[in-house]
Amino acid sequence: MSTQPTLAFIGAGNMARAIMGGLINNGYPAEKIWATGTNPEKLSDLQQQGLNTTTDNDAAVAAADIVILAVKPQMLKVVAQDMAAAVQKHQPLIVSVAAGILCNSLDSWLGGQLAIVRCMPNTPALVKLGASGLYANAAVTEQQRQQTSEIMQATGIAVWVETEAQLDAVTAVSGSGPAYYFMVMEAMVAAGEKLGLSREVAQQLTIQTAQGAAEMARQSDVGPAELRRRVTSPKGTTEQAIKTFTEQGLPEIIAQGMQACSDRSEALAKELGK
Ligand SMILES: NC(=O)C1=CN([C@@H]2O[C@H](COP(=O)(O)OP(=O)(O)OC[C@H]3O[C@@H](n4cnc5c(N)ncnc54)[C@H](O)[C@@H]3O)[C@@H](O)[C@H]2O)C=CC1
Ligand SMILES: O=C(O)[C@@H]1CCC=N1
Repeated sequence: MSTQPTLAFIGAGNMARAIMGGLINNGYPAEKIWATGTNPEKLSDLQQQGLNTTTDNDAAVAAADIVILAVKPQMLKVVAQDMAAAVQKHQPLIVSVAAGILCNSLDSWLGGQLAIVRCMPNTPALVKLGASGLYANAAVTEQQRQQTSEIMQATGIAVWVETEAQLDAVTAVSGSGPAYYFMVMEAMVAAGEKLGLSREVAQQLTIQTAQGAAEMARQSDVGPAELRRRVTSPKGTTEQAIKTFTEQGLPEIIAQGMQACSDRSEALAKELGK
């Protein structure tokens, strides 16, 4: 990374910890990271790793070039309004990972006229396999875009979207996406057990198969549909599984789930954005 700005994570929960862990694993200096929370005991492991920790969000804002808002969307208004004076004084770049909450709402809660990037990351950031969608408001400079890209790319891939509404779709694909794959894994392990394997063996095989399929899809010059075809021998075993999945409407079920996810992202903005 060309420059290493000081980062302040407001809220050190699951998502912030995945990003911080990914950054640290990638060599980001721990002393350039601040993490805040309401309970000092829950921050002690981070402090032991050399990060700066505090329960005072304003103190973290004062130290930071980039403030990453990582509290629940339902908490964001109160947390933002509480730190507005410190943000206006120090003018850091604001990066929000909160689902749904629009730049305009956040800007007004934080006192206005701020450079804000909305980021929709995902938890595989922890193992450098994260996928983040990014959207910048008009006040964000080219240099700030570059800085944000570099930070999120240290945890995986990062892509910019052109409209804020597209972040609802990013949430449906990659933000929430790990949960879909975990659910498929859960179901495969359970079905493997039912078919006579031990839980341990079913889990080992399921996880390795998920990783193998993902890695093949990544390295291949053909798409997932062709890769699937190559596993599916005519009159063979896979064909029967695929036929059953198709007859039972698996593609439609996935599309419906993702539509519901995107709708919820849009609804959060209306519910919590005022
Ligand atoms: N978990 C995920 O996979 C993803 C989460 N997100 C977004 O990340 C944000 C955080 O989600 P999670 O990490 O899952 O939630 P979480 O509940 O694990 O983390 C939120 C943290 O904020 C802390 N907090 C609450 N009030 C605070 C305050 N006043 N000052 C400082 N910290 C405070 C809580 O103690 C908690 O540790 C949400 O807005 C969510 O939409 C985005 C993408 C993926
Ligand atoms: O479930 C949620 O609301 C968050 C946002 C994307 C993934 N987790």
